Amino acid sequence: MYATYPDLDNASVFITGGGSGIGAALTEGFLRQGAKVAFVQRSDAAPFCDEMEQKYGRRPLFLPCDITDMAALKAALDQAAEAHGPITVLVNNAANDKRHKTEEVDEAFWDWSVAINLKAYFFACQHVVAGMRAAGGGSIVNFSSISYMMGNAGYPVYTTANSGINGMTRSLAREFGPENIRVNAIAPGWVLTQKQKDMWVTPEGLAAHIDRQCLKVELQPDDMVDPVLFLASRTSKAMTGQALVVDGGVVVTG
Ligand SMILES: NC(=O)C1=CN([C@@H]2O[C@H](COP(=O)(O)OP(=O)(O)OC[C@H]3O[C@@H](n4cnc5c(N)ncnc54)[C@H](O)[C@@H]3O)[C@@H](O)[C@H]2O)C=CC1
Ligand SMILES: O=C(O)C(=O)C[C@H](O)C(=O)CO
Repeated sequence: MYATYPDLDNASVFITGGGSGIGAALTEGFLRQGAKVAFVQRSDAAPFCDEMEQKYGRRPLFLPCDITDMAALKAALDQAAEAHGPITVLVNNAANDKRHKTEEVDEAFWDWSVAINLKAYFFACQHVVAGMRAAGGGSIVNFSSISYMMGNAGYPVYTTANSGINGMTRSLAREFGPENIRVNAIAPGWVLTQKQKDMWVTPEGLAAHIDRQCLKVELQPDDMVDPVLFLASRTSKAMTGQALVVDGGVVVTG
């Protein structure tokens, strides 16, 4: 059963990384609302778009793009706005949580990780603001993570970026609030995408994590959809500058 957000019908929505993992669930969630969805990712998404078109009679606009290339990202945002009208919902979702140790990080790795996990977020926000202003407002949803709140080791550049996303979200909310442009973050807990299962989940690690959740369930990509739709829609019209934690109630201790 899914909620309906009437103002998302026909909305021009742009999602980074919208063809797999949580992003694919978001693309489907927005299509279900009748939105016009454009998304970027590096890998091919044609089969996913075929499936979405069959299910919803509306094909998402897939724009192949590496978001570490800011010119390409901005060009994709422009192409989406040309096809669907000014982007009024931006979801910065694409990220990479590749594991690493502090002592192994060189400047090239730092630059690559920050480019995906923070820089692309900032410049996507910057680039959509003019269109949102012209449209009378908009909503930006930035994916962060509880990883830094938990003080997780194993991916320090990623956690640094996630913490930065929340700081950036608060500052941009202040800057663009007077123009009715809302900026919120969402901080998921451990969401069992296929990639997480293939790369990082172990039975022991998952059991220990669920032990820390109040809700004893494995979070799925679909669990992120309604919180994002809520932040994107006018349902949350009095909310900005916030980080919505959707993690099954992880008990964060020092
Ligand atoms: N899955 C989880 O447990 C958690 C995820 N998150 C956040 O949720 C968001 C989505 O995560 P997942 O779905 O798990 O990730 P994922 O790795 O399954 O999917 C990420 C998407 O971003 C795209 N992408 C990655 N690098 C790109 C690049 N350079 N250029 C263009 N596209 C690129 C990928 O193609 C993919 O579509 C991320 O922001 C992540 O930090 C936060 C906490 C936990
Ligand atoms: O951002 C992430 O990726 C996560 O936060 C994943 C899980 O929360 C995790 O790594 C749990 O230990």
